[in-house]
Amino acid sequence: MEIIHVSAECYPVAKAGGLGDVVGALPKYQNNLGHIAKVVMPMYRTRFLFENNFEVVHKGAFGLANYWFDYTIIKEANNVTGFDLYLVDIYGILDREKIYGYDDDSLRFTAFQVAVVDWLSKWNHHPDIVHVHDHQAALIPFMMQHCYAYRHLSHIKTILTIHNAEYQGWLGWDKSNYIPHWDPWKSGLLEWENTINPLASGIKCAAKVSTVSPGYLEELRHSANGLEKLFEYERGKCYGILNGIDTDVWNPGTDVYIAENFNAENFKKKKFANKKVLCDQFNLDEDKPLIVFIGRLVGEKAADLLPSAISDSIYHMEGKMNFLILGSGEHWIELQLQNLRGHFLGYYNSQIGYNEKLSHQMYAGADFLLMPSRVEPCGLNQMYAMRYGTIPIVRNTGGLKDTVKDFGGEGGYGICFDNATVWDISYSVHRAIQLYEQQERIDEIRKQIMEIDNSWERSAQIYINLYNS
Ligand SMILES: Nc1ncnc2c1ncn2[C@@H]1O[C@H](COP(=O)(O)OP(=O)(O)O[C@H]2O[C@H](CO)[C@@H](O)[C@H](O)[C@H]2O)[C@@H](O)[C@H]1O
Repeated sequence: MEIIHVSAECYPVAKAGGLGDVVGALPKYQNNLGHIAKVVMPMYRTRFLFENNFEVVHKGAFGLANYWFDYTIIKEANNVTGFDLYLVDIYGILDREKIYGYDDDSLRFTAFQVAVVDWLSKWNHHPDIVHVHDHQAALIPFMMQHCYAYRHLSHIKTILTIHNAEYQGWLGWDKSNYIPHWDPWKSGLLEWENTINPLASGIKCAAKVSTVSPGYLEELRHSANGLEKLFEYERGKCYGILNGIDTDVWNPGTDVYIAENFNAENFKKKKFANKKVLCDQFNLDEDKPLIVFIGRLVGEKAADLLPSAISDSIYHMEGKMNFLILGSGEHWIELQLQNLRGHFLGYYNSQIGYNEKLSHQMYAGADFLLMPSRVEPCGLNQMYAMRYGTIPIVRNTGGLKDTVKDFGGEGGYGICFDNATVWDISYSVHRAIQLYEQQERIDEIRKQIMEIDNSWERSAQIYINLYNS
C-alpha cells in the first residue's frame, strides 16, 4: 500500500512538539511493515535543509486569491529519515526559520496544501491513501473532492489524524478565495459556526478520522473547543489509536545526547550519573528527588499552575526536592518561571526555549516527570520518560490516562491525580518524595517502566488496518 503523509512538522526536519515526533516515526514503522509511506511537508529554512542533499522532483504554479505562487517539490536524496521525504518550497511564504507564529500563517498553510494537491494531481500513478495531520493539512480532503481542478483525485481515500483539536485553523469567509475554485453547493463542508473551519472540514470530508488515543476521542464528544456535536455526529468514522514512540531515537542505551547510556539491567549507577551532570549544570542537589517538566508553556499543559505549585511544594515540604523546567510558550508564564529562580536558588531552575538535546538529558537524569495537562490528546513525554526510567506524575486525562497507572494500584508504576489544581500537584509531589525514600521500590518501578513496550510497531499496524477498512 502506498501512503502519503501530509504535515506541517516532521522530526528531524522541523519539530515544534509531538506532531513532529509522530510524523517522523510512523512512516518509518509503516515501511518496516512492507508498505511505502512517504512524507510531504513545507520547506522551512531549518538546519536539516542545509545539512542534507536534495533533488528537484517537480515544479508547478497556482493562483490563490490575488497571488500567483510558483512552487518546487524537492526530495531528500539519501533516505536519511527512513522514508521518502518531500519538501514544498514556496518562495516568500514558506521559506522562514520558524514553523508557526507568523501573521500570514493561514495563507502559508493553505498555499502549502494547494501545492501538495496540485503536485498529486500531476502524478502518473496515485497513492492509495493520503493521510493528513492536524488543521494545517485538513483542507486537503475537501480540495481533492470538491475543487474543480482536482476532482479527479476524489477516488483516493483520505484519513485525518487529530493530534490536537484545540487548534482548528479558522479562516474568515473573506478568505474563501484561498481555496481553489470549488463547487459552491459544498460550502457547508468547509463551514462550522459561520467561519471556514479547516479541522471541521477535514472531519466531514475525510473517509476516516483518528485521534491519538482512545481516551481523547471519548473526551472530544464532551469537550472539543466547539466541535463536540460534530464528533458526536461523525462518531461512526472516528477511531482512537494510541501513539507509539520511536525507540531508535528514544533509546537510553544508544542516545548520543546523554552523559552515560544505560538500560533496564544497569540503570542504577548510570542513571544517577546523568542526574549528577544535569544537577551540576543547573545548580541543583543530586541527592534530592529531581522533578522536571518539559513542554509548551500554555494553559492546555497547565503550565500556568507551575509557578504556584512549585513554590507551594518547596515551602510546605521544606525544600526536600528539586525542580527543573524546560519550555517555551506564553510570555507571562515564561517570565514567572524565570523570576522564580531568584527565590529558590539551589532548589529550582528553568531554561526557557526549545532544546532537543537538553530534553533528552532531562528524561535521562530526572527522577520524576510532571505532566499536569488540562488537555492531553496522547502525550509522548510520559512515554519517553518511562523508557528512561523516569516516573511520570500525570493528571488523569486523555492519553495520560491510557498510558499511566498509579503505583498505588496493582501493577501500577506512575503517580496519577484528578484535578489540574495547585493542591493536586503539590499532593502528588508529596507522594513522589515519599516514594523516593523507598529506594528498593523505586528501583523496581524504574525497571518495570523501562521495560514497557510503547513502540510504534503495534499502532503502525492498526493504522494499516484502518486504511484497509
Ligand atoms: N522546550 C522544549 N525543548 C525540547 N523539546 C520539547 C520542548 N517542548 C516540547 N518538547 C518536545 O516536544 C514533544 C512534545 O510532545 P507532546 O506529545 O507532549 O506534546 P504536543 O502538545 O506538542 O503534541 C500534540 O500531539 C502529540 C502527538 O500526537 C500528542 O501526543 C499530544 O498529546 C498533543 O498535544 C516531546 O518530544 C518533547 O520532548
